[in-house]
Amino acid sequence: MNAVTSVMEAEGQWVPAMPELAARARAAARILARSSSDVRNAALLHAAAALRERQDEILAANARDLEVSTATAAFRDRLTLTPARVEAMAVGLEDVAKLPDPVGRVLAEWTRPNGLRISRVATPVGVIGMIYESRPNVGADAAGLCIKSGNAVILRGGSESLHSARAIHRAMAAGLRAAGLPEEAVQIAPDADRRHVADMLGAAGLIDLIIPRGGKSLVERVQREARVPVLAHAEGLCHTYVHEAADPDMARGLVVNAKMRRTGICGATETLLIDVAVAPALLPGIVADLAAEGCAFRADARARAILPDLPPASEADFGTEWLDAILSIAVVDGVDDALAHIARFGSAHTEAIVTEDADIAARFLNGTDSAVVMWNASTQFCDGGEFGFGAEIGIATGRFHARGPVGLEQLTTFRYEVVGTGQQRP
Ligand SMILES: NC(=O)C1=CN([C@@H]2O[C@H](COP(=O)(O)OP(=O)(O)OC[C@H]3O[C@@H](n4cnc5c(N)ncnc54)[C@H](OP(=O)(O)O)[C@@H]3O)[C@@H](O)[C@H]2O)C=CC1
Ligand SMILES: N[C@@H](CCC(=O)OP(=O)(O)O)C(=O)O
Repeated sequence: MNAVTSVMEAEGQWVPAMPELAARARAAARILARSSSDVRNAALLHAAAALRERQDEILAANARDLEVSTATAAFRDRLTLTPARVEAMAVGLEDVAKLPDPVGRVLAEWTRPNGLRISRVATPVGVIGMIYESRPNVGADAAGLCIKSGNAVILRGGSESLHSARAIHRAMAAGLRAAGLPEEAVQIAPDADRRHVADMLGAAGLIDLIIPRGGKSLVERVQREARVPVLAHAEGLCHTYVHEAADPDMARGLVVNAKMRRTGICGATETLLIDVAVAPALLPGIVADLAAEGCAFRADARARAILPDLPPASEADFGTEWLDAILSIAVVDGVDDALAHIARFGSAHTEAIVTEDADIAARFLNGTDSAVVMWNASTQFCDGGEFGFGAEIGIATGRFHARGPVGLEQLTTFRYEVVGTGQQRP
């Protein structure tokens, strides 16, 4: 048990075990799945109001987390809540409420020669187990998306955000209650003990889908232990490739934005690939712009031949997700070389090409096996909100059943509805 594990007991609250918690979530999920769109939207609007009403409580809880947090400045930034960030969470819930109901959508329908009418209809997944980092707003976003899509959710945020996560959870539960829905539809792991992660991974039959959102250690454990289907949201080792036919000004602007807009998010570019034909002309300007914003570099030999002051990159650097103001740089021999580098070092998250050549762009888009590929756009656009999803659970980096930003539609599965007129199979 770590220092925060016993907080809930210390606060005099009973700590249910994960199987019991999941069983309650399952019962709540059944009610949620049958509830109307209006009722689920009402829960979101009530939860938004509760977040605003409880702003002081949430900020005080966050201050407790920050008091004991020993993490880096970037980590603390993600952990920190402000009045503006609480307001953004509330607005996020209201935005999700405005979106069309993903449940009950007819995804396809057809009639068989024997007259059977078959339709594929979107349904909630059931109970979702969400393991995420110490970024408290993720709890509100994930809970909001799950409520709207008719799913119950068990939240397990990072240990350093425990108090914040609980305060946000209380607001979400208040929203559900006010709408007449069971508050057990949104649950939170009882404490920060990692045994609850193990319990969630083994909860076959109780939890329908695990969404791990985090780094290598989490993903490795999930891959080892999960007995429940997984929708992995793993690291983002994203690349921006400047092709020889890139517009120079666009390339400069995009690389700086892709690296520096927010260095700590998974959609930030970690490696710049630049064509040998334009590197001597473009690299000095790009590096100067980035350095002016405080970026450091790890460059391969060919980049250092152009800019000898750049620190050398090791092989391991190209496999490192910096999540910081550091950029790896490699000079490449055209699009196929860039694709080979990405295939070797990438994490199947997001890659971008900057070029005015449509054929090369098509070759890059088709040749990259990542969840999101972009042409003349910043990798920082890999985000549910930016995709028009209202909010996001995160960026799915696996192959099934969703890839890229995960919003409402990706939180549904489907069933087939078959309507006959008494047909019997011969
Ligand atoms: N694809 C996406 O949507 C996103 C990906 N990320 C990625 O996440 C990483 C950064 O996040 P970071 O804060 O480091 O997240 P971590 O991976 O350290 O933590 C995320 C969650 O996983 C838990 N966890 C981590 N390791 C284990 C383990 N071995 N067993 C059980 N639980 C574990 C943490 O709990 P505890 O607090 O106990 O450590 C926390 O709840 C980056 O790689 C980033 O790209 C981040 C956001 C979105
Ligand atoms: N997709 C989101 C960020 C996702 C992400 O990486 O989150 P985090 O690592 O918690 O900052 C965005 O673009 O703002």
